[in-house]
Amino acid sequence: MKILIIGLGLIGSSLAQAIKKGHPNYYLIGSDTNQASLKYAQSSSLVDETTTDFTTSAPRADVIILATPVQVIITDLQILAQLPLKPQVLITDVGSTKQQIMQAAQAVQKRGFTFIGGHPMAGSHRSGVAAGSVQLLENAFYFLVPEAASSRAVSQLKNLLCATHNQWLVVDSRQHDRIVGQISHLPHIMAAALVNQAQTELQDFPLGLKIAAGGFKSTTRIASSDPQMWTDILLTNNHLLITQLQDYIQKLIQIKKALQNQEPLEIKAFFTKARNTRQQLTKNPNKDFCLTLTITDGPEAIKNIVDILFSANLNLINIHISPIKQDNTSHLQLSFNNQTNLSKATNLLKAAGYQILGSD
Ligand SMILES: NC(=O)C1=CN([C@@H]2O[C@H](COP(=O)(O)OP(=O)(O)OC[C@H]3O[C@@H](n4cnc5c(N)ncnc54)[C@H](O)[C@@H]3O)[C@@H](O)[C@H]2O)C=CC1
Ligand SMILES: O=C(O)C(=O)Cc1ccc(O)cc1
Repeated sequence: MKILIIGLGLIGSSLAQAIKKGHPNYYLIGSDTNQASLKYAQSSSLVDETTTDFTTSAPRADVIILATPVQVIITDLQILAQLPLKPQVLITDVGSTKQQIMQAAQAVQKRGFTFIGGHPMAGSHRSGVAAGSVQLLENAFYFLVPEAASSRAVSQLKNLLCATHNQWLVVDSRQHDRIVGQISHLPHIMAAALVNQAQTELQDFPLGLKIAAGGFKSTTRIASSDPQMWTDILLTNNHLLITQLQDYIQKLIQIKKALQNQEPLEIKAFFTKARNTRQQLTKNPNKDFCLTLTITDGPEAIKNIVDILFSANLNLINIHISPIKQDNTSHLQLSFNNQTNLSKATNLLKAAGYQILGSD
């Protein structure tokens, strides 16, 4: 089986690793315009072959995965529609918006080729081939927009990515764009707006944003995302986003009025409603189960913890280290896939003398 991945960045290289893990014998071809990324992919054995021109490799592929920025995916679908592809080829993508991509996919569908829209709800603010990992996509929700594709083709795609243990969500393209507009695209706009506004507001103060505590940093982490990628995403989901942005602005106006009128009940209700909703999010059985502990920086800080978990056969599904503080300590967040593993890990780490700050 030959798999062509166009775009070997964060998501493309993560998919390459997941496919290799689930199907070590599949032959992977990586296509990218960035020579350095191709060199990295080949030397790290992420793929078996690289090319800067996918048009020569696409006719040999059984599966084609489009993992470039959204506008490039749209253009490449037009190009693929002109190529002599295998009749049974399965084409899919990972773009963050789906309506315009499904529209562009009609060109390949008209030629009789199968296209399934895809979107892993996992990733990060980082970009590029070196940032990818198989863990990035593990246990994530993964949208599928099959439209005209057969259930056999859908099963083929799920099997291809079996090593990710994704939770598949089949939706139509409008549903998809409305959901991710609200929970992914709007937050990226808000994070960038907050950073820009804070930077202007505090520009007369030398330390400025550097003083910010965890709240500002975690709220704005995604403001470090790639600007070109997010320009493509916003422009291909503009209609739904404008409505969601207007609703959000209304919420801001509401809290501004409550401040102007000095209405403590209104302000408290605003925060209480949000807290209740936010707390439900971590109680979701599909979410990971996290604990946070304090570590003291040192070459063995992480290794000691991983050794404890390894000896109890406890599988970590995510790990996050906060920046090291002046006292040489930092917070480490560990995620597990169920409550039992979380409880076992909490007890083991407590017994080993670690200070557990919280677990949920
Ligand atoms: N970053 C994230 O967390 C997520 C991103 N996505 C979507 O996945 C897609 C890829 O995003 P990332 O991997 O994060 O971006 P990335 O910037 O890490 O990778 C994109 C890759 O595409 C290559 N590329 C750009 N133009 C090209 C062209 N014309 N031909 C061939 N290669 C080209 C770049 O050199 C780069 O290697 C985007 O459509 C994005 O919306 C989906 C889920 C999560
Ligand atoms: O870094 C994060 O938290 C993200 O939100 C990553 C992300 C970026 C784009 C997507 O389409 C899906 C997920």
